[in-house]
Amino acid sequence: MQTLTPHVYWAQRHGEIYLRVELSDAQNLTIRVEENTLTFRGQGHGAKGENDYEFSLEFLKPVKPEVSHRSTQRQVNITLLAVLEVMNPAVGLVKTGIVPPMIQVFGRNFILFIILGSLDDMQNKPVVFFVFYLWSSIEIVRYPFYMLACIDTKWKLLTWLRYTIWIPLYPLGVIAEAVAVIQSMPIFDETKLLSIPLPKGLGSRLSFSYVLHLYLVLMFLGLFLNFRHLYKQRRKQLRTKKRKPY
Ligand SMILES: CCCCCCCCCCCCC/C=C/C(=O)SCCNC(=O)CCNC(=O)[C@H](O)C(C)(C)COP(=O)(O)OP(=O)(O)OC[C@H]1O[C@@H](n2cnc3c(N)ncnc32)[C@H](O)[C@@H]1OP(=O)(O)O
Repeated sequence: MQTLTPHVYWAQRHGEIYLRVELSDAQNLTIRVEENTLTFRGQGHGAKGENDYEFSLEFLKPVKPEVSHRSTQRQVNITLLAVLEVMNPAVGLVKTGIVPPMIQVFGRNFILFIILGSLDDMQNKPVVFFVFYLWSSIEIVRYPFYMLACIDTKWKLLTWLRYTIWIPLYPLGVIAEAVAVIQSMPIFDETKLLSIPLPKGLGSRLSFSYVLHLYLVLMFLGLFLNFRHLYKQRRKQLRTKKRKPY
């Protein structure tokens, strides 16, 4: 196994230094502090997948070598909570359809858990950055818009942005997701991960990449349905009221 450096986050209080080492399922940890140097060694899942990771840090002055460390479990991504976006219209909490949020939540979780979550080799591909960047960009506008809606307030610029920036972002998001799906196909073929057992006479297993071909078609159908929905919402929300003629 290669030895790599993990991402390390620093925080400091009057008498303590906190380091967060981004390594999940960490094992065989060795953490030493000698004079003004801290060394860390361990195995786990970091930015470059499952590997040995190590680093050393030199402090400006000697520190008291009282190390306490805590390992936390792998974080369940907050994206799962977006299921609430389907529940809200289902129980009548918000006035909108169930299908558009369902398409969005299903689409994002499919990419997150099936394509990126199950294939370590996908996680350091540049396309992952674009997928997350595009998903997050719209939410920077959407959630403040909803928060204001909860207190019956509308800011013109925010409303305009909420109902306009999806026009470039949504197709770009779906293209980025499609690239991720296409890039994952040879990996699924090679690893046979999630392959489907076939009845005797039809071969042994069907590669999951065939499911992904079908998913690509569904993605563009999903894009069309949500694009149409957002277009209608845009017309409704940005409609300028015509003045009555005298
Ligand atoms: C047959 C199809 C099979 C499909 C198979 C799956 C394939 C999947 C493919 C799809 C892949 C897409 C994956 C996603 C990609 C991306 O996200 S790319 C990045 C860019 N994305 C976007 O721009 C889209 C962002 N998302 C949305 O806009 C929504 O999620 C939406 C569901 C598409 C539309 O939202 P909706 O709620 O229906 O409309 P709004 O106009 O926003 O809201 C309506 C009213 O409801 C109020 N409201 C909604 N939510 C809340 C809330 N949480 N809190 C308070 N209020 C809320 C909102 O204020 C509106 O109220 P009114 O103003 O009174 O009308």
